[in-house]
Amino acid sequence: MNMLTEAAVEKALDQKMSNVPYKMIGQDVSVYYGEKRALFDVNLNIRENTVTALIGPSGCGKSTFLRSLNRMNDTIDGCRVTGKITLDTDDIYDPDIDVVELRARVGMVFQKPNPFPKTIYENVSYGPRIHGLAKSKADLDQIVETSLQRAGLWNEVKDRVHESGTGLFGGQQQGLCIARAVAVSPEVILMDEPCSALDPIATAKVEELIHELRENYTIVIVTHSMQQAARVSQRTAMFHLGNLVEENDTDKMFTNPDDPRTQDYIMGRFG
Ligand SMILES: Nc1ncnc2c1ncn2[C@@H]1O[C@H](COP(=O)(O)OP(=O)(O)OP(=O)(O)O)[C@@H](O)[C@H]1O
Repeated sequence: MNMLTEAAVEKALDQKMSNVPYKMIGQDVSVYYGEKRALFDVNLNIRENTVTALIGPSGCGKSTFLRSLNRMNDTIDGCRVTGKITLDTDDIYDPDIDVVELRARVGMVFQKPNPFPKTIYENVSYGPRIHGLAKSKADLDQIVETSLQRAGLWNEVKDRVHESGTGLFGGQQQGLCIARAVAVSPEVILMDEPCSALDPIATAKVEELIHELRENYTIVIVTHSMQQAARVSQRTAMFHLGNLVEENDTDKMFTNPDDPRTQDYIMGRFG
């Protein structure tokens, strides 16, 4: 009998990466902060139900690219984006796009856990309420429970959902922020160094969660840690000085990259 081990199945899935459809397409994306140009004609596509890691030395434009995927750069004075980014078939910079709705479809989890100073329940239910996703209190309760389950937090907090979200530990607070992002049924979740404020145990938990979330969501994560990129992602994109250097299967990126700058960065020669 031909028994495939879990590792072999993962490998086979990875080898099929090139067949995975694109959820988002970034074409000639450039970003300027006033006179300063932070990204140079980046062509990077994001594959569906895949974790894509953005790596590269400090200031290379990882967060800038991430923020351009749900127009968070719009909130920065003097910031300008050129090029084209699509989500499925929608041009997200089309003036007719509803940005609030876009940010529900493309949610975001930040570096520092930032729960509202409200209860756990209110943190998770706020988004579904303003987006009209629940018809009744029972619906809302269900969304809160499912979101906390998906964020791996339900068992820990089910008896205290009406207590303050800011009273949770750091790792649990980040779990709450992930539950909050999940609650509005996003298609894509952007994570900007989601573990940098967490201890190693909480980091391991969030990484495990990212692995599970991939089943239902497309994930893009900025990370300073190459080990983390290697652990959680199937695709990796390497930036340097505002340019996309290389995008590849994570396995290949960390063993046999195409660009010498990727090799140098991975070997710790700069950054
Ligand atoms: N709000 C801003 N105003 C002006 N310049 C900015 C702003 N945000 C970023 N930049 C500049 O744009 C460039 C890219 O920054 P960005 O934060 O995207 O890089 P990064 O790779 O995410 O860096 P890090 O790993 O340090 O977070 C840098 O030169 C940075 O100084």
